[in-house]
Amino acid sequence: KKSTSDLADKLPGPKTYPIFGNALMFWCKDEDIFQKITDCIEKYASPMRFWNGTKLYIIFSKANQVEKIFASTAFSTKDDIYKFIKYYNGEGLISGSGPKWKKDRRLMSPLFLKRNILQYFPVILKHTKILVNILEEKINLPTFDIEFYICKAGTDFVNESLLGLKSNNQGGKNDEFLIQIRRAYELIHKRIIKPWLQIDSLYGYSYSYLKQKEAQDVIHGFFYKVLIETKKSHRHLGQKDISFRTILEQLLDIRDEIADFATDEEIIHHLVTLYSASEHTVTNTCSFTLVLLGMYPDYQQKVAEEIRNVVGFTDDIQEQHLDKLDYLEMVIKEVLRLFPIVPFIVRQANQETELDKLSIPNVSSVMVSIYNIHRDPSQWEKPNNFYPEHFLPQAIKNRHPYAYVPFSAGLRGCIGKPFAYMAIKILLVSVLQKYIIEADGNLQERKLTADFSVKFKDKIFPLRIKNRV
Ligand code: HEM
Repeated sequence: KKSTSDLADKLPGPKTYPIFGNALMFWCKDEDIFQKITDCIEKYASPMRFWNGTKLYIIFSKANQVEKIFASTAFSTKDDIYKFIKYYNGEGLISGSGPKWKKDRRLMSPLFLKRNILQYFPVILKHTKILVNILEEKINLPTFDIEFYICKAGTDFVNESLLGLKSNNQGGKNDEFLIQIRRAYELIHKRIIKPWLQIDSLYGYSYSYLKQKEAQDVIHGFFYKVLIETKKSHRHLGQKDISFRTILEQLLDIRDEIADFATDEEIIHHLVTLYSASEHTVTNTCSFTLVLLGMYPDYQQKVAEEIRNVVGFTDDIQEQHLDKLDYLEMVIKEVLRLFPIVPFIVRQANQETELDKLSIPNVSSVMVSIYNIHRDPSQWEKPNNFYPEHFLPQAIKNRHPYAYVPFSAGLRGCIGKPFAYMAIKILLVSVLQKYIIEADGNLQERKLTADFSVKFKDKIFPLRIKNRV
């Protein structure tokens, strides 16, 4: 399309080759791709252009340029690239767009308000306490990968809050489902970054395609079974006084009221979406936070002092403590600044639109690099350091409102933020009440990668624990 390439010609970017565009940059080990992209974005002025094969991305990495992308309906359509997520998530809230997304988002948002998700507090606490007990066997031993343990606790509390399922992954019953959901993330990521895997007619003959089918069958089969069981026991409207209602039961409640809300298949797509959006995000954030607190004991000491004052070291954390853990919240925010679980988001312009004095043609792909915005030296005092003081009230006031967007923002912003903060705080407080964390090295030594979400390059979160009290 002429207007698209005219626009590209006006923008800075790396040298372009026929057919491949700039995608030859990805001709390297998969784990190096993330670093290459983020370095490239840092090198060129924002907005820049990037041709992934014949597909053009206009990439923004400055806070003052992105407001319209978050706030305007012209950019509320997810890019085509999300179609690889749709094999699993269908038209669920993350990958869906258009009138169905709009309606579903309106109907489902109340489910994730703080007053509704507080009912899951005891469920999260229960599984976190199991985690804390299991970790006892690691006291004073060499380093181990904390993510392995947190992931099991996370999947158990997500299964119970979302589905009412008592999965007991922490008890060792690690099932095929967990393996397949991880595989699904990897397969989606591979297709997104490799243009040659995006050609359906070729992909259909590949080994990855077989693996994708297998993952799809296991994942959908898992949720289908739970849905059938829940439908049998689902108590219909008029029983709103029931004190505990899973998200799935509440989705069925919506369907009781609004018949065309979702078919069984669409409910399954919502569940896959909510499951993957909540489980690995909370697990990653908690794992990063514990490793960083292990690397930087002075900050850990401050967090521990706050926990001692607000909750104490022996009593369980309670609902009323959640809003009083100011310093812990600064630490979590700083972790999500350095390691935004979702480093890039991509939208498709659904009409020709003016953006930062550029005329963006209809159907262009516009990408926001949350990762680069979060490390912009003009906005952050110590962009590449772990420095929770970035979130002191005075520092926040001096920054652009879009300098910090780990949950995206605006129309397509995350609806799970209150659930995420609640779960992360319960887990971190419970672990830190009982254990002192130690981790080797420093932030600069640990390179990053992204496979669907940001990770340390070696994909492990090693630390040691000692008794705190
Ligand atoms: C630290 C934790 C989390 C982070 C950093 C995070 C981040 C994000 C980001 C960046 C997006 C936008 C994605 C995009 O535009 O492609 C998003 C969307 C979304 N998140 Fe989260 N999220 C977190 C936890 C959760 C949880 C716990 C839930 C559910 C309980 C959740 C549910 C969703 C949903 C449904 C959307 C799609 C919203 C829409 O487009 O209408 N997230 N999240």
